[in-house]
Amino acid sequence: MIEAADLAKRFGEKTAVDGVTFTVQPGKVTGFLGPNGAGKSTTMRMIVGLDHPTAGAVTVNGRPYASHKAPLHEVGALLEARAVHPKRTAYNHLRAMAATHGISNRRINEVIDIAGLGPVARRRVGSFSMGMGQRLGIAVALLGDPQTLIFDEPVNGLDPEGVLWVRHLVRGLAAEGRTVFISSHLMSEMAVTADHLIVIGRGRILADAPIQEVIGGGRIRTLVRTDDADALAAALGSADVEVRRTAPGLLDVLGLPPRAIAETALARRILVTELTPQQESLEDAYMELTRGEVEYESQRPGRDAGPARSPRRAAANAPDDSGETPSHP
Ligand SMILES: Nc1ncnc2c1ncn2[C@@H]1O[C@H](COP(=O)(O)OP(=O)(O)OP(=O)(O)O)[C@@H](O)[C@H]1O
Repeated sequence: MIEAADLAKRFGEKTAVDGVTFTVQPGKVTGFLGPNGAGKSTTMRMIVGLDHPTAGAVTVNGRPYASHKAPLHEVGALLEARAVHPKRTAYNHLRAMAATHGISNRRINEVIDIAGLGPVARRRVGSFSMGMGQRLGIAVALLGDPQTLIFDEPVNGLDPEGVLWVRHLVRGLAAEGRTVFISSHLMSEMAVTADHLIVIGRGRILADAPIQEVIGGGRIRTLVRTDDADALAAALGSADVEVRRTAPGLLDVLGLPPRAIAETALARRILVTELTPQQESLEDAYMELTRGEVEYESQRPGRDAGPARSPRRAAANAPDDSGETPSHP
């Protein structure tokens, strides 16, 4: 289990992580999402003691990383910047890591097999492709058979077979009761890998919820095409129902099933020409959650520019970014 309490990190003027509190539970894959520069890597680095918090604290399996006597047996981490001697072979790199914890050659060979590194284990790491480097990083993380695993962008550079392998691997580790904390920018992959999501923007938590809650917000969504959008929007809108005008004659209704919308329209003799239940994707939900939280923003085609506040946003943690201008270091 990973527990962060008011965890913060500043680099000079820059606040990378702004007092986050969260728990990563065992037996689940917890996805860690957020735009570039949101603070994911810094948070993960603090968990394994590579960065020191400016304030707050974080523990792994009940203790700060540094106070574990045999950290490789407690937490395995794949982080973006790996220090691997390029002239070492993959096998020797693993052996050097294993030696610090008295880990057997048998275990080294096991993780080489798990990571699919058999054919290249005697090659120098300097000649590795990015994907092979990722596989080696994952092998290192698994070496001590730890209870907690942290993977920062593990599918970066992996081919489709490798992406699938990571998916099955992390699902398997969680099924064994381990704590798995994994960051990725690949929403489609996260959607099929994670059970729970923590979304971070500008160093603050935007959502911390089961993935189905983040995607669906527990609310049904229906697309409605009608000849009288104004009248229907007025009739449908309430405290529990959100109605958005997405285009002329088109309504996006959150919180009502198609039948209830049809009944309301019928009662008011409003012609409805289309009623389509919508399946929101993780990408849609993520874009909505992080709108306004993106530090390095490109134009988003087909999306209206107005500020949005998602009902799923973790209200207590939601930043008040009004008047805040994006900073570019
Ligand atoms: N060593 C450092 N010195 C100064 N600023 C830093 C340092 N490390 C990170 N930052 C800044 O802190 C912020 C958070 O960075 P971090 O790498 O944690 O984000 P991230 O969510 O992992 O981003 P990405 O998705 O691009 O990897 C960024 O603005 C980054 O420029």
